[in-house]
Amino acid sequence: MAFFARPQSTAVRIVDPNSQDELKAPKKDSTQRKQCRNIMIHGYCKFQDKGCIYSHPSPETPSPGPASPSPQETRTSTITPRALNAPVFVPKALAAATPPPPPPLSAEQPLDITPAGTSPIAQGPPDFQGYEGQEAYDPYAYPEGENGLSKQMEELDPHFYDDNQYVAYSEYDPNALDASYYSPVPPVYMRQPLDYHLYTPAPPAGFVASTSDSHLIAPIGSNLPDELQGYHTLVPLESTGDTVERRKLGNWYSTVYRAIRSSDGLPYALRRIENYRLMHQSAFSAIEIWSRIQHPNIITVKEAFTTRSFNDNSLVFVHTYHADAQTLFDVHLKPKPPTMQTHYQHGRSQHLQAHLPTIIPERTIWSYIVQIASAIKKVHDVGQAVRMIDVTKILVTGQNRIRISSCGVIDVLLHDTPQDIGILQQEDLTMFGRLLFALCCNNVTASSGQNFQKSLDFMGRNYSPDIKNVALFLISKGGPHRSIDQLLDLIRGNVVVEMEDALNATDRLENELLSELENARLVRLLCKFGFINERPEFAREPRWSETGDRYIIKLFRDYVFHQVDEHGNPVVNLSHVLVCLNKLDAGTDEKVMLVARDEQSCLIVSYKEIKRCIEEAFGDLTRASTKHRR
Ligand SMILES: Nc1ncnc2c1ncn2[C@@H]1O[C@H](COP(=O)(O)OP(=O)(O)OP(=O)(O)O)[C@@H](O)[C@H]1O
Repeated sequence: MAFFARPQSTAVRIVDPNSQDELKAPKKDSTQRKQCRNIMIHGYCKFQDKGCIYSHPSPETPSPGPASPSPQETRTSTITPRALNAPVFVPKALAAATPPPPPPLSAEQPLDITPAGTSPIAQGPPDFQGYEGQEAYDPYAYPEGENGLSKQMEELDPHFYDDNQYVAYSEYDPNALDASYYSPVPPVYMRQPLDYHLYTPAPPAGFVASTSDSHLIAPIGSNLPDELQGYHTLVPLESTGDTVERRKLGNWYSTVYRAIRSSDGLPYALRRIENYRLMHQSAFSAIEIWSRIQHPNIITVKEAFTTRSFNDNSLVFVHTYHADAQTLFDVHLKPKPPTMQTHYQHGRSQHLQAHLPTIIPERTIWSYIVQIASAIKKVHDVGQAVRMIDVTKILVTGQNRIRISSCGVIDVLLHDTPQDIGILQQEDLTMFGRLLFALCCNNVTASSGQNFQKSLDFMGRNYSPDIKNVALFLISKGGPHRSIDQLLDLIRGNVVVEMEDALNATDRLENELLSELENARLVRLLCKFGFINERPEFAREPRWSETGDRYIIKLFRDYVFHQVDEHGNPVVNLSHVLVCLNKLDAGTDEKVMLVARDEQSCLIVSYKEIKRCIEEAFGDLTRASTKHRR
């Protein structure tokens, strides 16, 4: 009980009953006179003719039963075993269909019931008169009734479990809740507990990146079409307007929008090429090839179409949307606005502080090289060329995760001027080299004539010779040996490092996910507690909450959440909660002592037993929640 201490514990007599004279006294001389407790509890004693030394009334003599316990019994244990034997809740309509209570606990898993402070673990078995000769106590071994149901079950007030009582509680309407959680087939649900896959919808066939920023608000007056070939809710992903300086893609202006596809409700990136008249439908053949190229460093091409919805002849390319993506230019090269610095040294003064460009760490550069090389390899292997390797067309979609965007666009735009694919692939490598210069030197024109030597010096000072060699290899004049495979040979040591890092990252993410799975389990358990504990419709019915399984669950809830320290202050200890809930979820054999709120009694039960109680009580509720549908 590391987390539990009652402030004024005088009311609780935590003593070994063996040491209590008044408890022992009757044992010495009254065993023959005392009524056998099995009679009081179960109505009969199966050891009556097998040596039980207590008195057994003749069949005509009515048993006093548990309703009139002696004052002494009330003090030491208000939770009588019979009270614990109260049946699990079974709604009337289900009573006939519900299987009888579960089989008795095995002898190794007894449910201990002990007066407060007399843990059998610490002090050996309690000395309860009337229990001698009895087998391991079994709280679920009800005397059988005529229909195979327990006698207590037959005694239940039929109105208490009236079917109609559920109608008023619309918040428990199973139709309004997650169907996977509230399976309409209770027996299956009972035997097959919740699986995580029920909660995580399968990803769509073609991977679509995060939809987390689904709250984009379309700018008012953007004058965009409401609907466009099955896409709606267009939002520009870049600044638009007359004052914005625009760059051309080839000879055309382009704008990227985020839009929702009506058929699947997912966001996509739409690149619109303005004022482009498509001459031949065959230009779209490249899109078919590109849509089959799936690679982690290439933004997938979905489709392309022409439209007049923008009041011009526009060509639109649809790509996978990556939330919060930024171009390499925006991340590394774009001059940052100066920030206001405050100096207090000579009075209070303020001045602007320019942001100096930061040098990209060598490890990041290598990661970029390996990722881009891998993408190029994929494209070249299928006989295509990327044709656009540029700091403004490579997106950073995660930590150091880059993807080449705009694939297929140039193929369509320049469809009428066919070029040798070998030359185009060589150009890919040259563009890759220029990109490397730009990233290392923080300058998009770093590889151009007048900057070239300065850039080489800069790279020599700030990076290892290997990076410089790779950059020089890429921008060198093409020859028969200059290919993506040769580049990969050149950088294979870094490819291995990149792969190790990627695997480590995967392991880390998996670990993170595992802890999220733990959280999911705990949330599910907490929800079950919420469903079971203190249900308002049973507020005036003590049998629901004050006896049997629900009572154990309620006391366990107190044990987990409502403990107080020695000063009576609430103990808010998340670790304790997590430890308890995890043990409960695992259903361990470890036992806990649950103390009644009046502190007059306690129960010692295993987590396994508590878990079973919760599952059964929750199962009763789920069965009850679906009975009107059947
Ligand atoms: N597939 C995509 N998913 C998410 N955002 C994207 C996607 N493609 C482009 N974007 C975003 O759209 C914006 C505009 O893209 P674009 O390729 O036009 O870059 P840019 O920097 O404007 O280049 P340019 O000036 O040459 O047009 C960028 O901020 C980019 O992050």
